Amino acid sequence: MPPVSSQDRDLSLLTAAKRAALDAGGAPVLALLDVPPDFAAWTDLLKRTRLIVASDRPVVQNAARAVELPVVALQHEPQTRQTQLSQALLEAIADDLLASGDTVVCLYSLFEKHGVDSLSVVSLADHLSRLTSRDLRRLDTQVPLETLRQVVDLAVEIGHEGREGKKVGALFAVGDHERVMALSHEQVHDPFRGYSRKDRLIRNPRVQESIKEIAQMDGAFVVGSDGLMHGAGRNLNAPAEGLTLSKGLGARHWAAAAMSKVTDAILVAVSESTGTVRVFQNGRVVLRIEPVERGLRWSELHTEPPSD
Ligand SMILES: Nc1ncnc2c1ncn2[C@@H]1O[C@H](COP(=O)(O)OP(=O)(O)OP(=O)(O)O)[C@@H](O)[C@H]1O
Repeated sequence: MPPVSSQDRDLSLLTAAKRAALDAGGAPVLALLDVPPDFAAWTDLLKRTRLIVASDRPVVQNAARAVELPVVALQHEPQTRQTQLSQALLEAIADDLLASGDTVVCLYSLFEKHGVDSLSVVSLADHLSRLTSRDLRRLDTQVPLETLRQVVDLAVEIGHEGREGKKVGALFAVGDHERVMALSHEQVHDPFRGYSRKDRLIRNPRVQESIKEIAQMDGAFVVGSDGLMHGAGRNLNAPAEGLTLSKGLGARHWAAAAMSKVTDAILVAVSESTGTVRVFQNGRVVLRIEPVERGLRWSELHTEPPSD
C-alpha cells in the first residue's frame, strides 16, 4: 500500500471530524496542532462547522489568526497529549470559545510529527467531572476520595447557586475530625446535634439540603473521613503562623489554611463574594475551582505572599 501523505491524512480526518460535528448537532471542532496546516483548505472543507485552533507554537497561532480563526494559545511545557488537550479545552471554556456543556470534536496528533492523526468526540460536562476526580485523587491524603468528592461537589454547588438568590460562603474540614474539633469551638448552636447517624451522613441528599441552608450561618462544618457530620457552626482557631495566602483572602480562608497546616484534615472553603472553591492541604491552596457558566473550571494556583 502506498504511504498516505500527511496532507491527505489531514483532509480525510477533517472530513470525519466534520461528519462527527454534524452528527453531534453542530459541534465545534478543536484542532490541537504543532505545525500549521493549509488552513484555507481546512476552512474550505469544514464550511460552516466552527474551527478552533489550539497550539503552544507561535507559528501555528499566527497562521490561524491570519485567516481569522479563534486561537487558544497554550503554554509550552512538556506534558502528555491528553493533558495538553484537557488544557486546551479548559482554556477554550475560559475564553468563552466553548461552553462547559458542549460536545467538541477534537483533532490532534498522537504519533505523527506533522498534521493530525487522531479524532475524539468529547462531552465537556463528563470530561470536566472526570478532571475533578483526577485532581482530587492526586492529593496524598487519608481522606477517601468519595468523601472529599461529596464535600467538594457540595461546596461548588453552594458557590454556584447560593441560597434563594443570595450569595453564600461556606467552610468544611474533612478528615482528622477529632483534632479539628479540639482546635475549634461552638460559634453558633450545632443544628445537627442529636440527629441519628443516617441524618448526619453527607451522602444523604436531605443532609446536603440542610448543609446548604446552614451554610448561611457563621462557622465551619466538621466532617469525618467516613462522611459523618461531627459539628456545624464551629469557629476554627488553629494558629496561623508561617502561612502564605493570596492577597484579598480574609478570615475564612486563613482559618482554613491554618487548620489544614496543623491537622491532617483537608479544608474546603467557598468564598461568599466570588463563589470560588479552594481546597487546602498542609497550609496551602492545592486546588482552586472557579465557578463558570453551567460548570466548573479547575484552574492553576497562584500563591502570593500576604499583604501587610
Ligand atoms: N476562624 C473561623 N472559623 C470558622 N468560620 C470563620 C472563621 N473566620 C471567619 N469565618 C467565617 O467566614 C465568614 C467570612 O469572613 P471573611 O469575609 O473575613 O472571610 P473571607 O476569607 O474574606 O471569605 P469570603 O470570600 O467568603 O468573604 C465569617 O462570617 C465567618 O462565618
